[in-house]
Amino acid sequence: MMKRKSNDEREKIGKVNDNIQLNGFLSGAGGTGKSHVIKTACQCAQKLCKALGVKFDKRTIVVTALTGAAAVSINGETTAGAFAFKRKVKDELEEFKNTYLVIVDEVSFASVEDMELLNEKMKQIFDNPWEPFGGVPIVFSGDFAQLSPVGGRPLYKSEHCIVWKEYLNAFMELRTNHRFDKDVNWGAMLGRFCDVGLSTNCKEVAIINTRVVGARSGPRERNIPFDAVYATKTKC
Ligand SMILES: Nc1ncnc2c1ncn2[C@@H]1O[C@H](COP(=O)(O)OP(=O)(O)OP(=O)(O)O)[C@@H](O)[C@H]1O
Repeated sequence: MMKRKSNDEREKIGKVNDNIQLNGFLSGAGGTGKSHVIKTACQCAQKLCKALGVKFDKRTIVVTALTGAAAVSINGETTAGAFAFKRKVKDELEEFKNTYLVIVDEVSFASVEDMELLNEKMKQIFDNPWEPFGGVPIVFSGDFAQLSPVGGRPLYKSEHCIVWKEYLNAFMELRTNHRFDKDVNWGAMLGRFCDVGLSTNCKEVAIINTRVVGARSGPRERNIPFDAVYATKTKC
């Protein structure tokens, strides 16, 4: 059986905590910097490894996301691809023997079934069926106010998903929205949607409607910056 935590490199870095395996959830509304934190944490870890003379590669911290687009934005890979969701675990033991941390971004896309499969696959890959996620620290990131899984039960709707309800032991929430640093009012307005939801007669919807490009009272397409994000009545 492969021994995972006994080599010199692991001793040098140490674990997050000697007794408790981190199973964390990093949350925050869109734009609060979840992806930024993931990328920055990986860069810091890479620098630390370099300073310690420890090898750092894409298996030292396994950076994944539930969707391909989200994975690209954090320089990672899909969770399904990294952890063999669609194939038998075979040669992965060696590949993952120096993994210290797993990151799973856009967790709102995960169904209960995805989460259970991830737990099972990680137990196989890390050769440890006794501990959650094969005994490897894991951080999920995402925002349940964003998109839900396609065709599966969202995690927050399931009372019985032990993997999600009982294994997590750390919660981190980012609260400052950086995406709208240059348009604070717009950012605050989107934040309110999250808190109170949308109704067609609320003043925020009226404000958005004044910005529909091409509508009678809205701005003309030629008058907006070429790289602006805008609402339009029809598909472009
Ligand atoms: N601490 C920070 N200081 C300055 N800018 C930041 C900070 N955190 C994030 N940003 C910037 O804010 C923008 C949004 O960040 P990011 O994409 O990481 O948010 P997110 O929470 O992952 O959003 P989403 O849920 O939509 O994926 C990016 O342009 C990022 O560079």
